[in-house]
Amino acid sequence: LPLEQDMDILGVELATVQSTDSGPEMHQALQKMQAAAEDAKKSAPYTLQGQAPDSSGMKDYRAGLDQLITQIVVVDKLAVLNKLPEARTEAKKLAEIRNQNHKKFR
Ligand code: HEM
Repeated sequence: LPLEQDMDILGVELATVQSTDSGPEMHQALQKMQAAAEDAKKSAPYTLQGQAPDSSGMKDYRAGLDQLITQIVVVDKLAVLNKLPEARTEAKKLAEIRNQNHKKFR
């Protein structure tokens, strides 16, 4: 998918993760987030257009998405255990990772 569509999915599903009272629903939203973040690694942001795929900028961009995926897995482990308060606390870091990377690449 185009990067904007992957980002839109991340936004919609993060809203579900933050608001749901259902462990299975949170898990499903996190799975969609993980797939969108993986797919986003195939794209290049406009701010890095023209840079080679192995440039330091592109490596940093993919590292940001890998950091997001690592945290998605952390939250998901709590969601499948139905530990929703703990999952919500860890989910705050997803928004922090978003903000840090938007400053760099958006
Ligand atoms: C939960 C995490 C994130 C959410 C909810 C999120 C959400 C969004 C949204 C809603 C947009 C606007 C899309 C549009 O124009 O329709 C956007 C744009 C963008 N995001 Fe994210 N984002 C997240 C994480 C990240 C990460 C980790 C990176 C980079 C490592 C990133 C890089 C970008 C870039 C580069 C754009 C501009 C689109 C472009 O250049 O083509 N985002 N994001």
